[in-house]
Amino acid sequence: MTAAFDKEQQRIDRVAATIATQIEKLTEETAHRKEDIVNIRKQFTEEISFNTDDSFDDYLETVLALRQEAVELTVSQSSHRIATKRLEKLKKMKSSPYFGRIDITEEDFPGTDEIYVGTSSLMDDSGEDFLIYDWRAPVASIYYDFEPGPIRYKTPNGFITGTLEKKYQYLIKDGILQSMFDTSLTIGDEVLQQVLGQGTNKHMNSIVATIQQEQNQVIRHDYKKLLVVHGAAGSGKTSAALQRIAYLLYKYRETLTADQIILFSPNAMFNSYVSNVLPELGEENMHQVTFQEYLNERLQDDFTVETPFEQLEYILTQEDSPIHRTRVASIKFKASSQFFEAIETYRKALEIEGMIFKDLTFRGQVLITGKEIAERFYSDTEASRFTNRVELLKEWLTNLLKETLETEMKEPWVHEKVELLSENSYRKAKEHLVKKHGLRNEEADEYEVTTEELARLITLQHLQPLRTIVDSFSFVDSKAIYAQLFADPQAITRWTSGETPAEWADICRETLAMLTDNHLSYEDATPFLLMRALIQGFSTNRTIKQILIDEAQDYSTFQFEYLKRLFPETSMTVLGDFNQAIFAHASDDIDFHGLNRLYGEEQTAIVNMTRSYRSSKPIIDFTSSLVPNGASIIPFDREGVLPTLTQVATTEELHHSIASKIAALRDEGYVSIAIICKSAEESIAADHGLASVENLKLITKGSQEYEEGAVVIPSYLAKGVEFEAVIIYDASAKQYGDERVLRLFYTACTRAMHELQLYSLGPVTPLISHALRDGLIQ
Ligand SMILES: Nc1ncnc2c1ncn2[C@@H]1O[C@H](COP(=O)(O)OP(=O)(O)OP(=O)(O)O)[C@@H](O)[C@H]1O
Repeated sequence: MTAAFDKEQQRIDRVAATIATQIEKLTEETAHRKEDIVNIRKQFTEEISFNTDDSFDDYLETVLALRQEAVELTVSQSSHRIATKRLEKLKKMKSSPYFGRIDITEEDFPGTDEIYVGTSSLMDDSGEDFLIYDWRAPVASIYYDFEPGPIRYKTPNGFITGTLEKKYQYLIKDGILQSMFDTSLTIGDEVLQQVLGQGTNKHMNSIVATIQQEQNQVIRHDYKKLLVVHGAAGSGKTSAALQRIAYLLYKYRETLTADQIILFSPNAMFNSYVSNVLPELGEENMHQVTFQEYLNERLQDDFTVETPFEQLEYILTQEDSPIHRTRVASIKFKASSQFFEAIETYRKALEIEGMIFKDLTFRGQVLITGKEIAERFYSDTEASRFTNRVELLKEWLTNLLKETLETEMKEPWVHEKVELLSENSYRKAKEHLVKKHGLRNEEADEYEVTTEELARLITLQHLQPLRTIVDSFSFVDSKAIYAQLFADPQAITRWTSGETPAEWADICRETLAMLTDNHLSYEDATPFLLMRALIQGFSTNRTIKQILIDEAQDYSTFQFEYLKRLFPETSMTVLGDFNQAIFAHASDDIDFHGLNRLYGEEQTAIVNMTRSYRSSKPIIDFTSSLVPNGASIIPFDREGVLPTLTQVATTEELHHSIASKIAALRDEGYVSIAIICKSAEESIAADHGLASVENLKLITKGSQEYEEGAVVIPSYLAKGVEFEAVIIYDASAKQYGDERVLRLFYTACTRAMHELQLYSLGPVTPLISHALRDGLIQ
């Protein structure tokens, strides 16, 4: 062992001792805090029950004391929370307190500072010096951004310049220094090699010790409304997104909390896959939702909404036919900016004519017809802006309901109900009125409910459903207004000058049929919502401050536009890879430049991540050969075996070969193995055929947990996740016949970390012909 190594171990021991002391102190402190909280709570309940019958002065005293205690309780609870959080962080740091060190000299300051970088800061016992700097501290950015030489970094007080003299990486386990590298060139390829060469466990890990420069740009970016990250498969987009959340939570710790951040993710299983990263970094998890969940929340009362996976499954499994082609054309057109503009123009046209309203009926009688509402709406088109007019209409209808209340409550049906009122209902009505009038004690006891009051209450109760309809704008017949877009195939020319698909008439017919059955295809869901919001106004969410959209290539223009309007105060981070755009609405674009329009170029930053880390070099060489722009993907130089191709003649042979392969991979020590199929339909067949394989799990669109071990999974559900070994169940020309499924095939192959095995039942897909020619697969 060298002297330097020894010295470092001694420092680790000293740091470990400091951590141990602080843990001891905090454990005591949290126990006291907890005791305080229990005591205050106890006192609270005792005082409430003890003093309420006393004199007014006593009463006032009690109220003041309670208020004081409530404040104390909040303070104690918050200190307890902070102390507990810090304690958890310290416990995590114990085994591996830091991972890096930079020796820097600052301009105009003598001497060199040794800055140790870890997942969280640590002060020495005097509380004056940092033993460890949090990786998110401004000075720690040097560790990720610079090689030895001149440096410049940003602090809240401006830029600091100086020199990075040395940079070290440490691998510390259970308080023992395993290895130490002087990384004068790039950030520790050695450490990264080790990390990437390992297996994967049930969850994604944080990459804090080995963040790469281009990833650091994404993590610390902080000045535009929209950050767009286009990165190759395995370039660390999801990892960077999660580290970014941790960074923002640190930088804005006074004003930003985890529940003000939403991560839009591709599916429920992915949520479970990434759920450990932030807690591992000592932060709470943000909200995680899929776009589908968002749609459902808003549409499920009116429609059954198709999921994106049902849409994809249909596209992937149906034979080529005119209906199939119409559907594809419909999906593409309804996701286009042309259709978006058509809807905006259509909404404008509704200012003059075309609004459809529902009849409002009360007790089987039409109170006002939709036609009459429309007449009212169009009676004064000059009055104000469109959404204000809808708002005014709502007020007008609310007044109409008030008038109805006054007349209806005098009707015989109401009086009949008053007379037949049960004792229980009378008691409830009285309780309600007593509360409403603010009566207490004797006054409350003596209160006599009048017949008129009862009649009013009963009528109000019957009018409640109508009031809900008016309050929620449900008197606007959004479904009929949306259907009107498709009622006459010729009409579209009024709203768009661009060309419509050749299949437009068929698209109109199919859409109307779906709407009549109260079904909403996935491609119609966001256009419908956007149209409805353009009419009724957006119910915006102002509490969310950051949204991050992973797998963003799968979102349409509509969806981005909709999210932007839904979260007007929010900054957006969008991460994606066009080579993995698997949905039928995906455009042929290969970058996100179209997104510049969302907030304007001024407010948009675009970062490209071209280095790929997930797979070994031979796998990346193979997968990059599949896509047109693959040459720009730079593999991390990690050795591995060539992908293999096995061609078989029968299904039995296919299952037999795959079963033996799984056994061999398990023998080699691989735990996470995926048999990736093109569709859910194919996955079911594969699962059936591989029934002899022990502990093989089938993943379906409902799967919530990222499963450990061997799984059979449809390609589109494998999005965003990774496996030590991947078996492509059937890479035949029959399944992956042409370019239309190239992105799906690419997504499936790029899930592999160490081994990629392709099987083909019959002739092999033409998509790998270049790779075969160039010897990138054997
Ligand atoms: N700097 C890094 N240090 C260590 N591991 C890294 C680093 N960057 C990426 N990785 C690893 O590479 C793998 C791929 O990362 P991630 O899933 O974030 O990539 P991605 O760009 O979101 O991939 P995809 O688009 O293919 O789903 C993960 O195992 C991640 O831990």
